[in-house]
Amino acid sequence: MSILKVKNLNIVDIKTGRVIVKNASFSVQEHACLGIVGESGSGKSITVREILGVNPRWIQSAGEIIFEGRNLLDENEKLRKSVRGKKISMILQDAMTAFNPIEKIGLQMRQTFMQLLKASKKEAEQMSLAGLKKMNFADPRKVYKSYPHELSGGMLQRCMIAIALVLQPSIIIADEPTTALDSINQLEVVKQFQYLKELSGTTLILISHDLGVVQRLADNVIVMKDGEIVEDGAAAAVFNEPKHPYTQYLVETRLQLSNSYTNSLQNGGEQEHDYSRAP
Ligand SMILES: Nc1ncnc2c1ncn2[C@@H]1O[C@H](COP(=O)(O)OP(=O)(O)OP(=O)(O)O)[C@@H](O)[C@H]1O
Repeated sequence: MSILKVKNLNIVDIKTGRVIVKNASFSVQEHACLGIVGESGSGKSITVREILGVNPRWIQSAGEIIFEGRNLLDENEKLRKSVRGKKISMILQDAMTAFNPIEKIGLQMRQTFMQLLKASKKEAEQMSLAGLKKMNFADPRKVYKSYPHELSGGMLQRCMIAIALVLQPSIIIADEPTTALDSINQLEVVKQFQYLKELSGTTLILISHDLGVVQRLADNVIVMKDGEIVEDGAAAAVFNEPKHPYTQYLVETRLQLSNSYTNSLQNGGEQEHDYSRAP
């Protein structure tokens, strides 16, 4: 069953008149992961930002984004704000900028749960610690009491996934969640996403230039090029029998590269990962 439907979405920069996304249509299946791949600048991020309603004012769109029976594009900011975070959450590429550098992680997690879930301070603390524990931190309380700069990029990314795990939104959008990480942390974050999918049956929209990551997580895939969806289908079909020449090119060049790299890491590097690095 589809949980979100995008129909004939056109996104225009009204300052320049440029059409950035052209007639994009796709649907997101409940409890599944939709991977969005494509070259840089093809319109992946701007599309998911339009779903959340966080593009700047000069970015205008036409078409439909149907969620819970409503076309979000017709709704006012109040309604869209009530969807953001609680029903559709976004995990960003750079976890460091997502957290306030001068506040401890625990305080920021707590505030999120107090605001979005109307939890008490005590409840919010328990939720935070439970979320961190599920993200495989050796010492969740120590992470809770840390400032962002005291944690690695991978750990911060796992804190963001922990927040999503607690909020249990209907959809989590992850925009290049592994790009800023080193390879060991990338593998760890992918594993946490797998866990999130299996544990809570979350619906995931995953943007990644790393086809290996998409292959591991996605059930369905759309391929974007120059603002258009050039291919759309089950992940196995898209990766094994790519139809569009651009997808064939992506699979030939990027997937093999990504997989041989990941395999070499899994065979050699994974045991080097030391959880005692958790503060
Ligand atoms: N706020 C904005 N104002 C004007 N143009 C924008 C804005 N954000 C993105 N664009 C333009 O829209 C196009 C698509 O950008 P988008 O960020 O969606 O690409 P992408 O496919 O996510 O690429 P990447 O993999 O590099 O993140 C680009 O040409 C970009 O310059």
